[in-house]
Amino acid sequence: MAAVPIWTDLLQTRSALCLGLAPSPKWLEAWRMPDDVGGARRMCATVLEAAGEQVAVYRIQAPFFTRFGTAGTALLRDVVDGVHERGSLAVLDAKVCDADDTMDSYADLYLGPGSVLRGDAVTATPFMGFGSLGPLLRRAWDSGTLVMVLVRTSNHAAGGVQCAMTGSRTVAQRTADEVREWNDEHGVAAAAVVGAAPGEARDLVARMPSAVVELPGLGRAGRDTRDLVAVAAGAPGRAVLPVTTGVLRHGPDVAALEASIATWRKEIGAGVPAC
Ligand SMILES: O=c1ccn([C@@H]2O[C@H](COP(=O)(O)O)[C@@H](O)[C@H]2O)c(=O)[nH]1
Repeated sequence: MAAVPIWTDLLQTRSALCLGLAPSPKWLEAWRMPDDVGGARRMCATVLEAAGEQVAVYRIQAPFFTRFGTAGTALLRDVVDGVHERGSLAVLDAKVCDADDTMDSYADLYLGPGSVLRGDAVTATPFMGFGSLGPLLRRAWDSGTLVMVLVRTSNHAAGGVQCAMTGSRTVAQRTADEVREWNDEHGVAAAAVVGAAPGEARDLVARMPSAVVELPGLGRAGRDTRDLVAVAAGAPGRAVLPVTTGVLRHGPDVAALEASIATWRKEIGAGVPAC
């Protein structure tokens, strides 16, 4: 079973770089823009202008938009449209978690051309059990979109849960195996977030041979770009490398942002070739 072609095509032609759109209070203040919908709109327009058609995927931090209520939700939809106008894909980072028909409602909001926000992927946490993701995964399959399952996350508190043993596997390994099983049995709709040290990340990525894998950490203190690129090389044509801080700190100057995006693309190697 191969990774989803539209993702592979874009990741190969534009590079694995995934740009974070995060109009948080912190970033709006740093950019000297008001912490309101107008400021968030200007910040996103500036990033999209700088990126042009260089970027394959955007990771859009949904809560930084929805915190503004209905106007923020409308802005989020406009930003997804702007991403699509540049031929790019939009991951809505909302980290949803629930079961049964509540998951269908998340799909109505986030996933695919018929949804409110028209995302190409949504992040989801499997904490209610992998099976609880079933309705969302089925809707992703039906709409040609992806559910990015949090297999392993990079935040400090994560290890206590995700590295706990369940039989002979860690919870993260078991979740990775469940991602593979779902894709093998139903078709590729499960993707994964893998925020781990290189050795663990390599193992988890290898357990999910058909999944698009988001590998966070680029541009963070203490993370070596070469390590991330090496892990991405184990997932040719399906690795996504998000960067937020590493680009936004150059804003709001468009030329500086553009230069930063170009530098990151060069550093990660423009596109990891598929088999
Ligand atoms: O394992 C994960 C998964 C997602 N995140 C998110 O990333 C941003 C920070 O992005 P940078 O590119 O590192 O600046 C953070 O707000 C999370 O929402 C993560 O940190 N770890």
